[in-house]
Amino acid sequence: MTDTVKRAAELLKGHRASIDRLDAILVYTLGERFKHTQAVGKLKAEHDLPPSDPAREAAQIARLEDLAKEADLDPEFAKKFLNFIIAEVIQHHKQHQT
Ligand SMILES: C=C(O[C@@H]1C=C(C(=O)O)C=C[C@H]1O)C(=O)O
Repeated sequence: MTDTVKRAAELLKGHRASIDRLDAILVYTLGERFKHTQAVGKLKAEHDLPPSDPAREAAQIARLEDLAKEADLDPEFAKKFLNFIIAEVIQHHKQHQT
């Protein structure tokens, strides 16, 4: 193995270690988010509120797009990602209501 290849292998290992730590943060963050959304789902079911709140979602999407731009993240990707999570949350909320 040449020095250049060894150096590249070291850099790759370092990046992958960071990626693994960041993936753990994402999983724990999502776990915490779903705990709160489950509590919201129970509250909504108890008080006959609809599972989805389009006005709240629109405000969250607008905020996330601004945050994504600040963070050098593709705002379209951020929007798709949040919509994906919200769709799952709404399914959970519907289950609370049945
Ligand atoms: C969690 C809520 O319920 C739904 C899910 C949302 C979310 O996951 O952020 C946002 C709005 C609602 O459509 C809420 O109303 O706050």
